[in-house]
Amino acid sequence: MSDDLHQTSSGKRLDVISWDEFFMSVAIAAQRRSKDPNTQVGACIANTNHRILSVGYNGTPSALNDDFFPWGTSDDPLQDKHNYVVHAEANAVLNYRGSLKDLEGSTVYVTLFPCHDCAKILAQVGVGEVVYLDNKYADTDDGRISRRILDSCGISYRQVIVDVQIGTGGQARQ
Ligand SMILES: O=c1[nH]c(=O)n([C@H]2C[C@H](O)[C@@H](COP(=O)(O)O)O2)cc1CO
Ligand SMILES: [Zn+2]
Repeated sequence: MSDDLHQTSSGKRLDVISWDEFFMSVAIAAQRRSKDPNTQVGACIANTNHRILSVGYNGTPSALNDDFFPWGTSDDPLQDKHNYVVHAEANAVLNYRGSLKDLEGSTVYVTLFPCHDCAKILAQVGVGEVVYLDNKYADTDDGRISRRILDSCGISYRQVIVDVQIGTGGQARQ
């Protein structure tokens, strides 16, 4: 290896981003597609061969016109966004077009720690690991239930810190 920390003696570049940074960058890019004004979440599912299987973000079902559904919260369930949004992790699973068996043992990179509903979905498709950025709901009942589900199902989880700059955003309308 050369003295240069950035490449080997053969000229191969060494200062590439890690797999964690790569897959989480994809999740962060997906997150930026979310129309949710309060919390945007992105998810990227990768297998043990470092192949991306699927990507998702939190949004309404495709056939549901997101211009006409509420993006705020409300005491009226009909006016509360939570009742219309599909979560990022669920979308990543649902967007996969191959056999769900392929998701067994995969790693889900997600920008927010999964809620307990997503934890159940990830457990049921056999995900092996969750890698997350933020965990702002860790101290809620939902956070505790979610950890209990993941722990009970033998799904490991770890936090990563990733510093990436992706595009400028703000132009997309659909
Ligand atoms: O695991 C998750 N995945 C996910 O996509 N979400 C989405 C659902 C909502 O659109 C948003 C949460 O909104 P809020 O933080 O305002 O309650 O994040 C939320 C969680 C965790 O709560
Ligand atoms: Zn969820």
